[in-house]
Amino acid sequence: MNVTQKKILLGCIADDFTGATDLANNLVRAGMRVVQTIGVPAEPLAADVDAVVVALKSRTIAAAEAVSQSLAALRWLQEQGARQFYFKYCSTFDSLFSGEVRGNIGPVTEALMDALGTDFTIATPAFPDNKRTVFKGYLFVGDVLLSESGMQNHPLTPMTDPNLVRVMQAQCQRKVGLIDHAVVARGADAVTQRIEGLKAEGVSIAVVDAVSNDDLVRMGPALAALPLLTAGSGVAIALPANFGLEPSSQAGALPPAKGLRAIVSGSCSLATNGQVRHFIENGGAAMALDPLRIAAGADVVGEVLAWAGPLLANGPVLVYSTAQSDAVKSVQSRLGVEEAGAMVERTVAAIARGLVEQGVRQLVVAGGETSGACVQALQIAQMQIGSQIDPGVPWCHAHSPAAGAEGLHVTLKSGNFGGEDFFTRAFEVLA
Ligand SMILES: Nc1ncnc2c1ncn2[C@@H]1O[C@H](COP(=O)(O)OP(=O)(O)O)[C@@H](O)[C@H]1O
Ligand SMILES: O=C(O)[C@@H](O)C(=O)COP(=O)(O)O
Repeated sequence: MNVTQKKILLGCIADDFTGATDLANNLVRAGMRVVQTIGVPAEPLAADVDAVVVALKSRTIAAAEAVSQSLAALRWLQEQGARQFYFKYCSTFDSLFSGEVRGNIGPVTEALMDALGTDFTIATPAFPDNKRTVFKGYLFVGDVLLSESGMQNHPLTPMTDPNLVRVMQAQCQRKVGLIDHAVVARGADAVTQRIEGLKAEGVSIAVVDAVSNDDLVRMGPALAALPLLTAGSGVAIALPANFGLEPSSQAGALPPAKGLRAIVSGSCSLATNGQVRHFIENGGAAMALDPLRIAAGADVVGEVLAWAGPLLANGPVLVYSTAQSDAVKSVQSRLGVEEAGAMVERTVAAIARGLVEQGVRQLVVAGGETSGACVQALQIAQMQIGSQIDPGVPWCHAHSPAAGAEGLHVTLKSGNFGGEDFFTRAFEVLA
């Protein structure tokens, strides 16, 4: 049989699963038909789409492994005919960084540059819709610097330096520079000229300022010629236009939602703490997980599923390990940072799977690493992107052996994203 290979325009590699849906969401809203795969697919692409986002869980693994997974994703995307590539990382530039550990954003960027034979790329996590802005190379979250935003207390990737040129340079062999706001404000030609100037100075990677969507759209045409872009999801709003595509309301239709509803949360961000509090204060059924009991060998998964079973018919239940930073630090000092993280992720993922086996078909997962663990436990291979709940967070539809033939609706909420009432409003958006 002569099967015509479908070619994609944009090939994306995301370093975590919430980040992948965030990027897919922005591309869909800007007019691309997008599919998100979980890991690198074994087969060629079957769907006729404009972009594929390959979701990896590579943000906090060893750099050499993150590079190897990212290169495998690149090769697969090249085989699908992608004309341009996009490495998506967090809008808060999350990277493991301490002592010998240099963080994965730099090594992955440089490995992708080598593989693509390109001598220049950008780095900008700016995502103004979610109040992440970059000015003079400094990353702001809302009104404060990254290092004062709560991210300095992240359980796995504490971010204590808001200067992205410095953070990126510490992770890279190549020289890192800046395209500052004064240049971006003058438009795409000025950005292109500045890129040439930086190249002449031996700079290969430039952090780019952006404080508004207008900045991102303005710089868009200057990015068309770069084989590789590295960014948060914000830059994506300007890319479909480079391929002649316009925003469309077609993208985003999912099958009708049915079945029971649940929320699992392993994120310890300020935003998620607020969302958990709001859900409980408004009478939601919620159960907290105690990491020390899990470590002591208690059957926490069994207890939670027994508790949730009779409640699910009355509305969404919430299961959370979400805790304030002092509680997280105390657990980490007893169990170790990575060990505590991995153990809690495994437990939340087993609970998510158990809930789906109990009939949950609308599942909210809060936390990037947590989402990775849940999606893997549910053996989800691919996700279809639907409508947006809050900036950066769409509903998706996916197939999982645990959900039977009809599949399930799932949303992967980045720890930092979403309004206070996210856990209730998410289900209203789907209704
Ligand atoms: N109570 C807790 N104590 C220690 N670690 C925790 C606790 N709750 C969650 N974690 C771990 O913290 C990490 C949170 O990361 P993640 O899921 O990516 O959330 P976010 O999206 O907020 O970054 C995960 O590894 C999770 O297992
Ligand atoms: O860019 C972002 O902020 C998100 O898309 C993202 O990557 C989220 O990561 P987590 O905060 O770990 O969920």
